Amino acid sequence: MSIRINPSILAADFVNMESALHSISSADLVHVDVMDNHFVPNLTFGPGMVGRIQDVSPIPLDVHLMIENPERWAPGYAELGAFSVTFHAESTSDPVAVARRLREIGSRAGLALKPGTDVEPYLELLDEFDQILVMTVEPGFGGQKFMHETMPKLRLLAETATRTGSELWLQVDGGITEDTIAVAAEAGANTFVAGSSVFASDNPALQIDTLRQTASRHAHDHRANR
Ligand SMILES: O=C(CO)[C@@H](O)[C@H](O)COP(=O)(O)O
Repeated sequence: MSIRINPSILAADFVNMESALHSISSADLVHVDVMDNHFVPNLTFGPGMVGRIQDVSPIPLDVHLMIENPERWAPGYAELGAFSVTFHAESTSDPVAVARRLREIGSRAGLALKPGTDVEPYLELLDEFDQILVMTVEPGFGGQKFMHETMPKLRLLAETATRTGSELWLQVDGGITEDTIAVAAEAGANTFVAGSSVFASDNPALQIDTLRQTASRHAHDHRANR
């Protein structure tokens, strides 16, 4: 089974973004949090900054849109060349249309679920997405505590993906540390977003390696197709 570690640059020094990006070049993807101060009570940056990150990053971009109206804005991030663009289920009435547009442009399409959002309505639609992001904190801020109560949702997704032979990536985001990555890997996650635990470390590359090894030890072999 492939394990992916995606550091979140929300925890990086925004003024030294290029060197922060180079410090995580051994990761799989760089997780880029776009917040609009409407969908979440915090503000980061928009397409201009993400375009510059795309220009200088040694690894591809995993864009996470915590914004309203993804119909309007999400395609632009795919057009910038993002490897994956994830938008929130709670922010649109037609997630399938947004995902189809992203795939048409050439990005992987991701659907994110807040901790309180049920996954059941989306289980029939999993083929429309390349990844599902199970938020393990309330979206908006880094440095929060991992919510263990989100694990049943992840387990249900992992069981469904295994049963249907789906190649869906299952991503978790929020409070991922050496301890919680083991819990999420055991529940079926294969893609891990980590902000503070990577960027607060003196040696981000070593921390990425430690997280990867810990997740690999706890991942389930029967999910080898993902
Ligand atoms: O999307 C978000 C927060 O909304 C995350 O990507 C955080 O940036 C994760 O940070 P840590 O919890 O790992 O510090």
